[in-house]
Amino acid sequence: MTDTSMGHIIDGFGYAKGLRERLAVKVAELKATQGITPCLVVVIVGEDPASQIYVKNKGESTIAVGMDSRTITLPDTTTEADLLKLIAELNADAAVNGILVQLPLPKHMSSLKVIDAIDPLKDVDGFHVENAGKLAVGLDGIVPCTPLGSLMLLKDAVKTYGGGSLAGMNAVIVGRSNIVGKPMAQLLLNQDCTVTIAHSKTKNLKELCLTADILVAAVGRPKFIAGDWVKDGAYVIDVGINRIEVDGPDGKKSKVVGDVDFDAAKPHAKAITPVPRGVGPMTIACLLNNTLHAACLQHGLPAPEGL
Ligand SMILES: NC(=O)C1=CN([C@@H]2O[C@H](COP(=O)(O)OP(=O)(O)OC[C@H]3O[C@@H](n4cnc5c(N)ncnc54)[C@H](OP(=O)(O)O)[C@@H]3O)[C@@H](O)[C@H]2O)C=CC1
Ligand SMILES: Nc1nc(=O)c2c([nH]1)NC[C@@H]1CN(c3ccc(C(=O)N[C@@H](CCC(=O)O)C(=O)O)cc3)C=[N+]21
Repeated sequence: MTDTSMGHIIDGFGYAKGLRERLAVKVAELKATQGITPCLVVVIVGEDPASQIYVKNKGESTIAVGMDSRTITLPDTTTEADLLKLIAELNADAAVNGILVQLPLPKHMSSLKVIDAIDPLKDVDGFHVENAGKLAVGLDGIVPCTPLGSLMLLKDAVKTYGGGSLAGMNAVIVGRSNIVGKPMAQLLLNQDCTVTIAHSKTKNLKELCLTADILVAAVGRPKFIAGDWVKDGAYVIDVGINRIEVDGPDGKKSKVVGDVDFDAAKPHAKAITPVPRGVGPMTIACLLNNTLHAACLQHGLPAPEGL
C-alpha cells in the first residue's frame, strides 16, 4: 500500500464505548429529573449458544449504562401462544420500556407474528411493521440497531476521512433482510445516497460492488466479498458475523469473521470496519440507545439529543 490515506480501520468498539458513556449520562439525568430508570427485557427461546452469548452481553451492557435489565429464558418447547401471552404481559407492564425477542426463533414459531405482537413503542429492535413503515416514509420511529449503528460509523468515517456528507454517494448493500439490508437502504436513502440493494439473484455482483462508494455487506457468508470487488477509496461496512473453525497450535478453534475478506479489501478501501470490533458492538450500544428513546416516548418526553 503506497497511499497512506487509504485503509483506515473504523473502530466500532471504541465508538460504541463512547456512545455508551454518553448514554450513561442521559440515563442518570432521566433518573435524577424524572425518577425513571429505563428497563430492557430480552426474551430468548431455546439454547442456541451464539444467541446466549449476545444475550449475556446485552444484559451486562444494559446494567453498565445504569438501566434495568431482565432476561427471560424459555425452553424451545414453548408454544407460540405462550410466547404471545408473555409479550402481552410485558406490553402491559409499565415498568418495562423495551422488549427484544432474540432471533432466530425455533422453527415452530412465526417471527413475523411474534414481532407484530410487541407494542411498537417498546419495539427496541425496530422490527415491527409500524416502525419499518415509519422509517420507509420518513417519520420518527424506532430504527433497527445494526443499520443505525452502521450509519453512525459511516457518517463519522466520511466526516473524518472524506470531509463531506453522504449525499450523492453510490451505496451498494449486499443483502435484503428485514433486519439489516432493507432498513440500511432506507437510512442511506434518507441521507441522499443513490442506493442499490443486491441479493442472491443479482447479476454481475462483482461489477456492481465496484461501483460502490459505500459498500455494505450483510450476507452471512464468510469472506464472501473479495478484495477486488472493492473500488479504490470506498467505505466498507461489514455487518457479517460468521463463526468459523480454524487450525490453531492446539487443534481447531472457533473464530468470528465478517462477510468481507478484510485483509484483501483493506488496501482498496478508504476506511473499513473490522470483524470483530466493528458493527457488532454498535448493535448493542444502539439497543441501549433505543431503550432510552423508548422510555422517553412512553413518558411523553422528547427523544434524547446530542448522542
Ligand atoms: N453485526 C451485527 O450486529 C449483526 C450481524 N448480523 C450478521 O449479518 C449477516 C446478515 O444477516 P441477515 O441480514 O440477518 O441475514 P439473512 O440470511 O436474513 O439475509 C442474507 C441476505 O444475503 C443475501 N445473499 C445470500 N447469498 C448471497 C449471494 N451468494 N449473493 C448475493 N446475496 C446473497 C440473501 O439474498 P436472498 O434474499 O436472495 O436470499 C439475503 O438477502 C449475518 O452474518 C448475520 O450474522 C445480523 C444482525 C446483526
Ligand atoms: N432480536 C434480535 N435482535 C438482534 O439485534 C439480534 C438478534 N435478534 N439475533 C442475533 C443478531 C446478532 N447480533 C449481534 C449483536 C452483537 C454482536 C457483537 O457484539 N459482536 C462483537 C463480538 C463478536 C464475537 O466475538 O462473537 C463484535 O463483532 O465485536 C454481534 C451480533 C444481534 N442480533
